[in-house]
Amino acid sequence: MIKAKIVGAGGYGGVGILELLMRHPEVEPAALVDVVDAGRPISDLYPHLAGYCDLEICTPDSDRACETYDVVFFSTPDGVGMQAAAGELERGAKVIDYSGDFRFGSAESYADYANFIGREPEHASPDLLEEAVYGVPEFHRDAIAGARLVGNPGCFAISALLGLVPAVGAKLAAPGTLIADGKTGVSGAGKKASPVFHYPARYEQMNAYKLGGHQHLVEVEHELSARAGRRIALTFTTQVVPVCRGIMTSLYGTLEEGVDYARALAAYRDFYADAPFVRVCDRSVPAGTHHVRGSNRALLLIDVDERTGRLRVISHIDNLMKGQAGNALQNMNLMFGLDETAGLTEPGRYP
Ligand SMILES: NC(=O)C1=CN([C@@H]2O[C@H](COP(=O)(O)OP(=O)(O)OC[C@H]3O[C@@H](n4cnc5c(N)ncnc54)[C@H](OP(=O)(O)O)[C@@H]3O)[C@@H](O)[C@H]2O)C=CC1
Ligand SMILES: CC(=O)N[C@@H](CCC(=O)OP(=O)(O)O)C(=O)O
Repeated sequence: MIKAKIVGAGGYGGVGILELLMRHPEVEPAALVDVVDAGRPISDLYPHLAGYCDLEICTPDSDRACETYDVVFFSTPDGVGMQAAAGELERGAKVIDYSGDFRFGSAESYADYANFIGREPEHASPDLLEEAVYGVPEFHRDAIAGARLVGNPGCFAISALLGLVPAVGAKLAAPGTLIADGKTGVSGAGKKASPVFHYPARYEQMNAYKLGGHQHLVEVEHELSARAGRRIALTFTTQVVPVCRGIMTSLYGTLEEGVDYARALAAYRDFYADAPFVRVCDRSVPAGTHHVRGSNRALLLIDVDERTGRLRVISHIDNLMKGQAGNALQNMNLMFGLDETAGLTEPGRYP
């Protein structure tokens, strides 16, 4: 059995990967690490786990946390994984970090990201940046399979990239015209309440935020530019809406000469022919975020607005699954040579 440690186990991404690993045929969730809730069974925090998993949470420096594990998930804020990943790798573990710490493959591009979001531009483990692989399996499957260290993507970022990369790669839309309009559920902010993320503030409220620059914009532009071999910039609007789980990102770009609906749809189907978690739908499918809730699937609705000559792609994911823990497990499966879909085959819950 693969022994797994989850750091940040008491948060949404931590409990998300725990729920998935409990159903995984080849993995044992062996250590749960967190700060404030150390000493309590995980089922105290999340009573739906009582009787299924009552493991006690331990502190990061406890004996249990310092044992050797085969895989370590860092479901922690920026800055935690970059301090601790080297030690885990030295002990022989493979590491998957959910934060922005390892999404950029060089000290220079990390510094661009850090400057953009107002963080210290120096990375705590710059030597690891070159070997870290950006964890979008649909684009980097082989590199992930050979990696010791993966930077799991941001939730908005993966939802936008799954829709935009084929548009640019197959020359469907002009790169200088791209727009991403993303709406997220409230769980995207994690478990901590704050004045703008408690019930009265969120009830029947929709608002745009971080218009000055969302952290995932850097990630999206970085990946698109690397693939195109030239700088690609886009307009990116992030909004939060009163649902719990889900991201819906509407993507637009001006059609390249000669591209019509049939060609666009065929190009997406072709691009994702071997991607088990991306479902390409024609524009008549009545898709929404309910159809991906609790599943690792991304559902892409492909459309062309013939009147204005624009490509329109609507990307739906569950922010806590394909946007976070589900995608992390997909990466883990690849890193250990397992079936990419192991532990991820459930269709989710409807409605
Ligand atoms: N929520 C989402 O939709 C997505 C989140 N992410 C990223 O995933 C990561 C986790 O997010 P999320 O689950 O939402 O956040 P949460 O706030 O729900 O959970 C984060 C957890 O990390 C713990 N933690 C903080 N610092 C440390 C530390 N030094 N050592 C051990 N544990 C620590 C916190 O513990 P304590 O309570 O004790 O402080 C908390 O339990 C973040 O990097 C986030 O940006 C990525 C994609 C989507
Ligand atoms: C609703 C909400 O606040 N969502 C978060 C989700 C992004 C996230 O978790 O980002 P990193 O993984 O890059 O830290 C946000 O927009 O910042």
